[in-house]
Amino acid sequence: MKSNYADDSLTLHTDLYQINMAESYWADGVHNRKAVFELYFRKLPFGNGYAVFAGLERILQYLKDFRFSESDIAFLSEELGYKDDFIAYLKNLTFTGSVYSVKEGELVFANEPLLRIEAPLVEAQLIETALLNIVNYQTLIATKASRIKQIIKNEGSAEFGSRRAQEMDAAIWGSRAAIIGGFDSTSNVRAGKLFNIPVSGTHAHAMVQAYRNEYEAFHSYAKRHKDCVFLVDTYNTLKSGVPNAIRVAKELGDKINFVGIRLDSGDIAFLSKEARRMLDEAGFTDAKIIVSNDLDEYTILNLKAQGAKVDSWGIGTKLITAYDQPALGAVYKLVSIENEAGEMEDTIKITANAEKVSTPGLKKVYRIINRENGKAEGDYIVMADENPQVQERIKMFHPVHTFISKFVTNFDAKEMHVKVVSEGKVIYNSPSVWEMKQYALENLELLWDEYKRSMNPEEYPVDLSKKCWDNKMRNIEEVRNMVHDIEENL
Ligand SMILES: Nc1ncnc2c1ncn2[C@@H]1O[C@H](COP(=O)(O)OP(=O)(O)OP(=O)(O)O)[C@@H](O)[C@H]1O
Ligand SMILES: O=P(O)(O)OC[C@H]1O[C@H](OP(=O)(O)OP(=O)(O)O)[C@H](O)[C@@H]1O
Ligand SMILES: O=C(O)c1cccnc1
Repeated sequence: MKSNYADDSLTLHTDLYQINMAESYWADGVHNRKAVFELYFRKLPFGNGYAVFAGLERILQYLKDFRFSESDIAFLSEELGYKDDFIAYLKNLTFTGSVYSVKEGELVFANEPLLRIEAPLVEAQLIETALLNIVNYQTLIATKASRIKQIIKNEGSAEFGSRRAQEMDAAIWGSRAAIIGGFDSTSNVRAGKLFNIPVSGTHAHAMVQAYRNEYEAFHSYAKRHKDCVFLVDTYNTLKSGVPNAIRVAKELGDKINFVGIRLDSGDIAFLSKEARRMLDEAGFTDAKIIVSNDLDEYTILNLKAQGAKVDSWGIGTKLITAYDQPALGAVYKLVSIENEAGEMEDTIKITANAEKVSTPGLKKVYRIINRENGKAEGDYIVMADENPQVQERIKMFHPVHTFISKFVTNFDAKEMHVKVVSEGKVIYNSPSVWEMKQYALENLELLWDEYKRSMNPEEYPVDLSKKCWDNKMRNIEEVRNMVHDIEENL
């Protein structure tokens, strides 16, 4: 196989089976039937009570650029042997559908559509893999960041993960997702350049080792950098590192801004308390203590419980790799398809597990917000022609355990999706990443604390309207009858 094809498009960033299905649809002449797909996940990651949606901006760029480049076409034809007639069709294919999506920074939950794609079947099918790839990673990291930030609270937070990320794309899109999830800054300079997000950093042990003398290394750093954070644990934190940092800070006085010190090994609780005492005694009560070293939300919580004196946290590996749960598991399901007569018909995917049965039909999602206390009562999935806002009172019930129910009155129903692509044209301007972060923070205010705690949070309701639930049951019944008929004929 040749391997000198230009890497000049993302259109082949798909699974082979999507192209094979596309070929069958095209050969049978059903490729342009209208199809509706929904993208959603079935289980929240990390045992968290909510997720933070991220990935839309890259999806929009991908859809805008969606076409088979000359090298894509050459590869499909020369190496994979697709026939000329299908190849000729692919040459002119672009994305002409419409997309509805929640905004980046939106809080989202299991079993509700994050994106809805309304497009010719072939187009909606070909984009599945890329959309899932983007949303699954970015949403996972934004959620992990938000979860860690819930523990960090108002102390500083910096993303340090680039060296440990699963390759370069993950590093930069992960940095961006970390900011959306609530982090203050990233150490990745390219992410800063591409996404206009704050970059920050200290220095490494290598600098102290290179000078072979801690005092000289700190002094040298201070000569060229106004803001100084000295890494104090290369030799001996309390006997050498902290005293040398204090010495340089005293000597250079107003010539530098002595921001503080960083601890990167040893017993962080003990060392931070001792370092705090030493800095305070030397008069540097404003100097900050920054810590790093394989941190995650559990270690941070534990360090706080031990009374660690930390002002700012640098977090790499366990954030950028979503260490304790490396995949989100969002899926992309066909919910409605045009039939031969040109009418839309709902479709369903059945499994033995009730929670995994897809919900058919063109639907909308509303967040039901209690007007009295400003808190979210839950999310409410309705058929496209329903509008809960015109109802005085809605009954919200669990879609599987239907006896769990409540009536809600005096509410605002916020529609969760925005139309972002209209007949192939991107019509949505993404806000800045910083605005996405603010949006996520504001939305967290809508949630009761019970949904936000890191351990065993309450399950946030994601319910179906009666009409939506009835439609699902009707579809299940239809499939049952169909399977029964097939069995009878065997
Ligand atoms: N007081 C503490 N309580 C709980 N966990 C801590 C405490 N201090 C440090 N840790 C965490 O313990 C883990 C292991 O630290 P460890 O002692 O192996 O690192 P180290 O050997 O000091 O440093 P390194 O191996 O990076 O040079 C790290 O995740 C660190 O964040
Ligand atoms: O620990 P993380 O959360 O991944 O944060 C990033 C780590 O990267 C640097 O370490 P370095 O690459 O020098 O390795 P080491 O500290 O493990 O020796 C830094 O000192 C942090 O410890
Ligand atoms: O700036 C830092 O201190 C930093 C950056 C990346 C990884 N570890 C630390």
